[in-house]
Order: sequence, then C-alpha cells, then structure tokens
Amino acid sequence: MKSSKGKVPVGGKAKRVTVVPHGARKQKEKDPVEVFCRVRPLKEEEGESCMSIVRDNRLQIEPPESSLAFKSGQKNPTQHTFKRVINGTSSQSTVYDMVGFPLTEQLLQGKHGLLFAYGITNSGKTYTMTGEPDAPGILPRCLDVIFNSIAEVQAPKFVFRPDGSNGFNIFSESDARVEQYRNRGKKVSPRMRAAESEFSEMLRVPDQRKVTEGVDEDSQYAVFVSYVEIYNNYAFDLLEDTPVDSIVPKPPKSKNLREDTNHNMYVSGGTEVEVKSTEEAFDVLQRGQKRRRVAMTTMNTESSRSHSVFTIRLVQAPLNHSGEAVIEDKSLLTISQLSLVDLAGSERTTRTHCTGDRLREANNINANLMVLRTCMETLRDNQVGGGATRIVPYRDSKLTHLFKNYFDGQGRVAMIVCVSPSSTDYDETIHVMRFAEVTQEVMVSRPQEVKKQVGLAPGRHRGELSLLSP
Ligand SMILES: Nc1ncnc2c1ncn2[C@@H]1O[C@H](COP(=O)(O)OP(=O)(O)OP(=O)(O)O)[C@@H](O)[C@H]1O
Repeated sequence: MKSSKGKVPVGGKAKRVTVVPHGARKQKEKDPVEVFCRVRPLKEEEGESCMSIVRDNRLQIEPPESSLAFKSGQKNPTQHTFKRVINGTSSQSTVYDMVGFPLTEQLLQGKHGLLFAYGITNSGKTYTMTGEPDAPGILPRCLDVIFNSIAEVQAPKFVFRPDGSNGFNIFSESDARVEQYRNRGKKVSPRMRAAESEFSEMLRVPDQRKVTEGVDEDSQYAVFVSYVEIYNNYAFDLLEDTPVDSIVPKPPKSKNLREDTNHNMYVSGGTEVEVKSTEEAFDVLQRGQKRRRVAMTTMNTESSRSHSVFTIRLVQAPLNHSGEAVIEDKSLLTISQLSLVDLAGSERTTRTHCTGDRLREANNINANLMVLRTCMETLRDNQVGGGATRIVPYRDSKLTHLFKNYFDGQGRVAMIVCVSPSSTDYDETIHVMRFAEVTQEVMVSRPQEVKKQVGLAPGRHRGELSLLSP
C-alpha cells in the first residue's frame, strides 16, 4: 500500500486524541469576498475608452460628456479599488493563475469555492469563464489541473454514484464494472466528439499544472459535473436526459432547490455526470449548451439573459487496509465543490429600451441580480453595524438561495467583475462598480481545513471531529 510518512494506515492502530465538540470550536476566521476586475480590450467600433488602470489594484473611470452622470453634474473621474485590476492584454492563463488556480487548489484540498462573473452584456464574462478556441478560460483550466492532480488516484467509473440527496453511495469495483458494462453503448466516439465540439480546439492547449499538496495518495477520487440554468427565477437542469422534441420543443421544467442533511443547498433531481477527463467534461458542457440554446429558443430569449452555473464536485474516499479499493463507508467521504457562475448581463432596462416580454425578462434578471445585491448589502450591514441583525433575503431568488451556504461560511467566494472600457458603456459600468464595492466589503468565513486523517468514527463528518493519531 502507498502510505506517506506520518499518515495513519486505514485499519491500523489508532488512538483518539482530540474531540472538538461543535460548540467549543473557535470562532471561524473571515476573509472578504475577493473581487477582481478584468477590463476587456476596446473594440475598434467602440470609439473612446473612459478608463485607465492607475495601479495594479485601482481603476480610474472618467465620465464622458455624453453620459447621464456628466449631464447631471458628476464630471470628476472616480477611482475604484479591487484585489487586482486585470488589463486587456493579460492572457487567459494569467487570469486563471490569479483567480482560478487558488480555487482549484482548495477544491483538491476538500474545500468549497464559488466564482461569479459579473458585468454588463458583452463585457467578457463568458470569455473569462469558458473562453474561446485557442483562448481557454477558467473552466477548462480548472478541469485540466484537477485531472492532472488526481491522475494517479482516480477511482474506476461508477464506484461513486450520486444518491439523489446531494451525497454519494460507494460501490465495489465489481459492481462498478457491471455498471460500466451497462453504460458501454453511451460512449461518444472521439471523431464524433471532435466534429461536434465547438470547444474541442481548447483542448489543444491544456494546462499542464498539477496540485500535489492536499491530494492524498491513500485515497481515490472522482469528478462529477452538473450544469444548471437560472432564468426568470426558474432553475433548469441542462443535463437532463430527456430527448428534445425538435418539432414541437417544450420549455424545460423548473427544478426545486433543497437543503441536504449538512444544510447545503442543491438542485433537487439535478443530473450529475461523472467525468474522467477534461474532454469528457467538455462533452457534457457542450451537451448542456445545446439544451440551453433549445430552451432559450422555446422561451424566446437569449442565453445572455440567464445565469449559468457549472459545478464541479470532487469526491474522495480513503483506500482500505490493502490499498486496493476504497472503504465502502459514506461517513468517510470528503465532498468538495466549485461552482462557476456566468451571470446574465446586468444592464438596466432604460438602456435596453425593451418592452413586453423582454422588459419582463430584463426586470426578472435585474430582480435576481438585485436580490444578490441586497443580500450583499444586508450581509455587509449585519457585519459592520452594531444594531439589530437583519435577515438576509437569500430565498427571494433562486440564484442567491442556491449559494446561501457560501455566504454563511461554507467556502471561499470570489467574483470577477468584467468591464468594457468603452465610454458608451459608462453609465452601466458605474452601476457595476457600486455593486462590486459593496461585494468586497462582505466578509465570508475562511474555508475549514480538511484534516487528511483516516479512521474517523462512523457517522461523523470528516475534518470536523474525532482526530485520530497513531
Ligand atoms: N479579455 C478579452 N480579450 C479579448 N477579447 C475579449 C476579452 N473579453 C471579451 N472579449 C471579446 O468580447 C466579446 C464579448 O465577450 P463575452 O461574450 O464573453 O461577453 P459576455 O459578458 O459574456 O456577454 P453576454 O452577457 O452577452 O453573454 C467577445 O467577442 C469576446 O471574444
């Protein structure tokens, strides 16, 4: 068996040395939500820029004469400070290093993470999150680094299977082989995949990095992905395996959100697909994007008007005494997740000049984003004010309800505010800046270290209680 120095072999002799009761745990340390600002390059047709980066963490914005702000007397430039301001010439790889890599590292160490891309339409949110051929974004790079890091310790497919309640069941390798046999017909041939995938070119420049710290050689890992669309406060499962009727396509059914036994929110009945490589994960993403297009067509809208949530869950279980198979005990599982959220464009309806359905839709998007903003403001006020604590209105929108645990201290939260430097976008951009400023004043609990120990008492959550030592 592979056993690194200082670790307790599973099933080996162990003596309980510490029991930390829930109530006696020390106050959680807090960090602010990390807000980065990415300024995309100015396009030729966009005229003048109204921005300059005055420091690596500070952006200056000048109100153009045509802006509402200038006309109402606000003529002075404003400065906005972020964790970092990323300029238009920075590569996708630089952005991943700064924002995505720390979240990937934490995921591999058993901690949760949440990353939002926020900004007006056409400001670079999808470019940053997913990327384009030859310029892969954060999502494919996260997957590359995850699969590089667990290459030696991936569990056979179907050893872990979702239990329908946000947890996983563990099966023996022989059961997994039966399931593999049953699913053998569902594989897509690499040729079909290459022909179909608009993202396939991204895979030509995989990120080669690997995380070793926190990846346990005495465990096995599996990666699951899910893809959900939040539109007008409905949550759609983009990976649902129901055939799309191309003649009379129907809008997808909305899913409910539920809380699991650990108080984590999840999409009830949502599909989670086990993937063994970045390529496979991209097949899944592409399948979701196809459904997204159909759904958007049936609902007569554009995908940029909805929020998309791509979640990567990493499941880890310790190997048994002989080091050949995982221990079939759910209480020993470590499940961490990273959600990458590409938010809908944040523009106000006055600028989009929409009416009817479009207006209702724009108001709904704004309602979702407005609730997000109200939650941030309430969290901040509760944290800084000495007065009465107000209830954070997470439940007022599906978007905030789904992620309430993060703000209540379940993981690291980061946001990339994407901005267009164009003067014509000034009034919208200032609105975005205000939201960003509120967001980075919110403090969230630092994700708890997962103690890489094995042999915990059954029924107890790993990393929380009963530390064992030789
Ligand atoms: N950093 C960047 N470098 C080069 N091109 C960029 C960058 N950011 C965005 N772009 C380009 O700007 C355009 C708009 O980007 P993108 O589609 O990502 O915007 P978006 O904010 O996701 O818009 P929407 O809200 O409509 O989905 C695209 O053509 C993209 O290629």
